[in-house]
Parts: sequence; structure tokens; C-alpha cells
Amino acid sequence: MFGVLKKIFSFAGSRKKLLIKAIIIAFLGALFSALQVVAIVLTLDCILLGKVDSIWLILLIMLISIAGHAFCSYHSINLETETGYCMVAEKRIHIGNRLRYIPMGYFNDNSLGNITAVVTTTLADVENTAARCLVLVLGGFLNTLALCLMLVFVEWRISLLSVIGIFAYLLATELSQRAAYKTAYARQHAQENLVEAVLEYIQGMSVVKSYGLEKDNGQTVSRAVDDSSKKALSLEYSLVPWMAIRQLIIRIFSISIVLRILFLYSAGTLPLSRCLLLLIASFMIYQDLESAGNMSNNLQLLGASMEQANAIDNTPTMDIDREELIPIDSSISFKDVSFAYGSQMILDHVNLTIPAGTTTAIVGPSGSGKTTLCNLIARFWDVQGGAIFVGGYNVKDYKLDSLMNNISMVFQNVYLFQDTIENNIKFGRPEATHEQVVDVAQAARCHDFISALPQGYNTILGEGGGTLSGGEKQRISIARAMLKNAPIIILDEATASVDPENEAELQVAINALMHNKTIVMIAHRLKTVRQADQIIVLNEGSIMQQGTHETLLQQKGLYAEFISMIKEASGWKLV
Ligand SMILES: Nc1ncnc2c1ncn2[C@@H]1O[C@H](COP(=O)(O)OP(=O)(O)OP(=O)(O)O)[C@@H](O)[C@H]1O
Repeated sequence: MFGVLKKIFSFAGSRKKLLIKAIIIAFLGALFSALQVVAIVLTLDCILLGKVDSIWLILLIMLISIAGHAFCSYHSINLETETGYCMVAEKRIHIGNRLRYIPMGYFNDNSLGNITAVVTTTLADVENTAARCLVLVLGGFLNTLALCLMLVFVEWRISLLSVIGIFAYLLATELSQRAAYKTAYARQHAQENLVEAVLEYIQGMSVVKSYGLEKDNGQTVSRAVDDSSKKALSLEYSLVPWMAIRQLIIRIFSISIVLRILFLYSAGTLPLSRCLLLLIASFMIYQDLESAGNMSNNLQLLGASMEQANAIDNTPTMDIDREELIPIDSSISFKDVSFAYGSQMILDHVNLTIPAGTTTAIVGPSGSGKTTLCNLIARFWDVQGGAIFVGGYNVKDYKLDSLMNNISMVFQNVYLFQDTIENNIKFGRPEATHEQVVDVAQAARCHDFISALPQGYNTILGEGGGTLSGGEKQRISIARAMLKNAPIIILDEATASVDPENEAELQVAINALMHNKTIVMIAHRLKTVRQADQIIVLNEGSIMQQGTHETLLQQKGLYAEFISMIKEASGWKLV
């Protein structure tokens, strides 16, 4: 139990001080509440000994007790809430930043749904309960302990008995935590699987509908719901017996205290006023302890949630703290590069030089590693053998941001954010002016269709840019790359989603983007390939051929074969 409380503390990060403040204030609140005991002592003296003149003092003490307790509760709850929200906001931002520096392989192993579930629902649980749990559990035990110790001044034997009660309760709470440990983790996983299943169901809705699989896919979600509720129930079932045991401990000790008081009174060692006081105190003494125990039921779940979030947050990054390097030029070279996805070898001892300011077209059958080769230049993955140099420096020596400042990537599957068109274009250069945005939009042939929209550049796009056509999205992504104005462009030439009318526009946009840059292009059109300064033919992990269109045709190798079979070569998509 204390392990989880410690975890909450360390999770609080820079908000630790707020949390400590909340606990101290809650403890002060409990002390104000305990003042009622003093008022009771005086009241009893007032009744039994006829000290009527102390009635105003009693009223004053009660007033201070109520006001002080209310004041402390107000501030402690405010602090708890603030800590909860701020610490989780900090964690979410931290995770968001870290994800940028995590190798792409991480996203293979940890599905999008799982990461989404942790960052949203799992952290929402921490946000809502962690700080409150810590204050109530820790505060509850401390308050009760303080109250019991205060009873030393009234009757030490009763104080001792009540402290033993606290430790018995603590022991039962600790055992209940151990019993709940495994089920809490299972419940947490089931909850994440549920979010993952729902996300996948919604994201794949168009495929599900087109294949008429609503029922089958719905069943996956139903199974996840079923599993999640079963795990939640089993967690509750594992806690219920311990809740009963804790209740029993409190009742046993409360009764023992009462019996002890009566025994001491009947033995003549306890005056009536003290006896009555202790009887009243025996009903109050374990109140905070009970709330602490009930709240502790959430601890293991919270522990599992925080561990999940920490696991993402602690994923090893590609060393972020590299230098801010300024490349000598915009050349790229691969020196004896080998790369595999797990055991699947994709590039095997590849050597390649791309001089600055030239265009290199990469061609090869589907699955030959064209996309992988391009992604390695931007260090989406780290190579297992050899090295890749950009502007004369190994990509691993660059600070990741400074490497990416030199590279613009235009993917085939364009992703636009749920934001204005202007902000989407400004994504790689947020400080750009509206005029600069319009300039690149004109060059990328998207100004006209943007201006025709009722909100123009302020039109908010749907998630993923869903409200635009494929060709329009492509051109916006080209404008975005143009505005970034990086010296190296990696371009996956669009094949799908472009109609002939859009294609001409797109070609003009691409030509404008390519001007005076080093281009690495996954080429699908014969026209583009022909114009390249060099063509790389990739196959089975190696560069099979390299040269211009004319020289490669003369070599009668793979390239020439493919060109001659171009009409049948479905794998190559050359058009
Ligand atoms: N993230 C990944 N994790 C594991 N394997 C991958 C990953 N990305 C690609 N692969 C595999 O690596 C191989 C090369 O893929 P890559 O996308 O680089 O080929 P490509 O030549 O660009 O293919 P295409 O022309 O069809 O786009 C394929 O067999 C693919 O299944």
C-alpha cells in the first residue's frame, strides 16, 4: 500500500509540494475536528460539576472547530483537485513529447489503441482519484493516530488499545492490497483492450460496412466489454471479504474500548466525566480510518494505471541530447547499411550516394524496401549495420529536431490535422505569415480551391483532412513541405486518389516543390523516373541497378525487363 502511495508522490512530479500542502492542510482540518473532544470534556464538566460559566468557551471552541475544519477541507480539496489535473496534464504532455523521439518500431508493438487508452482513460482515472486517494488514505491514518495519541492525556490504556486497533486495521488493509494486486492489473488491461476494440471498430467502420461484418466486429467489442466487466467484478470480489474483515476489526476494537472503559469505571479508576468522554470518543475515533480503508480499495488500480503511463513515458528514446548540427550540404549517403524489421532483412549492406541538388528515383517491386529506405534517412528507425549520412554527418549524431529541419517528407497517405487549413500548411513553420502561406498555396496549386471554401484558409478540416479530396490533400501537404523549405525532400509519389484533372495540378505542385532541392522519390510514373538524375532499382534487400534511364535501359537488367513488361507489371505500378 505504501508503495502505491510513494508512486503517487513520484507521479506528482513538480506538483509534489502541492500534494504535501494538501496533506498538511487536511491534517490541520482533522486537528480542528478533534477540538470537539475538548469541547465535550468541558461540556461534561459543565453538566457534572456545574461549571456553567464555561459555556461561552465551549461555544467558542465548537465554532473554531467547525470553521477551521471547513476552511481546511475547502483548501485541501482545492489543492487535491489542482494537483490531480496538473500532474496528469504534465504527464500527458511529457508522453506526447517523448513519443516523437521513440523509434517507430515501438508503434508496431504497442498499438495505437493501447497508447490512446493509456493517455486518455487510464490517465483520467489517475487525474480524478490519485491525489484524493493519497490525501484521504495517508491523512486518514495520520488523523486517527493523532486522535488516539491525544487520548494518552485522558487515559493511556484506552489510547494504547485504540493504537493497536489502527495497526490491526493497517495490516488487514495491506493484505487486501496484496490480494487485489493481480486482479487490479488484469482489470486495467481489460479496460485498455476495451478502448482499443472500440477505437478499432470505429476507425474500420467503412471496411466493416463494405464487407457486411458489423455483427462480427461488434462481437469483438462485446467480448471486450464482457471481459472488462468480468475483470472489474473479480476485482470487487477480491476486495469485498477484506472490507468485511476491516469492518470487523473496527467493531471489535470499538467494543473492546467501550468494555475497557466500563471496566475501568467500575473498578473506580476512571471518574464519570472521563468515562463519558471516552465513550463518546470511542464512536468517533475510527471514522477517518474507515474512510481511508475504503479509499485504499482504489490504490492497486491506481498503481496499475500509473505503471502503464510510466511504461510509455520511460520507453527508451533515440538519444535526444545530440548536437544541433548544421549540415555541410544536402547530400545523402548510405555506407554499408543493413536494416531488418525483427528477423526480416530489408536492406542488406546497401551503399548509395545521393549528391546535393539531384533527384534520385527509387523503384522496385512492392515490398522491396523503398519506403523503408526513405524512412531511414529521416531516422524513423535506427539501422543495425553501417551508417547513413545527411549533409556529411551521421544521422545518429544529429539532434532529432535538427535532422528533421533539413528534411521534408510528402507521404502518399497524407495526414492533415483537425485544424484550419492555414495551420495545417504552417505545421512545419508555425511562425510563417499569412502571405507566405498564400504564396506556397499558390505554388502548390491549392489556393483556388481553398479560396472557394466559405471560410477560406480558416476552414477547419475534419480529422485526417477527411473533408477534402485525395488530390487536394496531396497538394496541401506539398504546400506544407514548400513552406518548411527544407533542402532535402523525400517524396512518395501519389498513385491512388488522384484523378487526371488533379494529376496535372499535382505535377505542377511537385515540380515547384522540387526546385533546387535534393530529392529522393519513390517514383511510380515513368515520366518522373525518366527525368531523375539517377534511378535506384531496389530488389530483395539490395540495389540491383543504379544509373540514368538511358544507361539502365542499355544494361538489359531488371530495369529494362520491367520497362519492357510495363503493361503487365502490376507490382511496379509504373504508369
Ligand atoms: N513497420 C513495419 N514493421 C514490420 N515490417 C514492415 C514495416 N514496414 C514495412 N515492413 C515490411 O518491410 C518490407 C518492405 O516494406 P516497404 O514498405 O519498405 O516496401 P515498399 O517497397 O515501399 O513497398 P510498396 O511499394 O508496396 O509500398 C515489406 O515486406 C513490409 O511488410
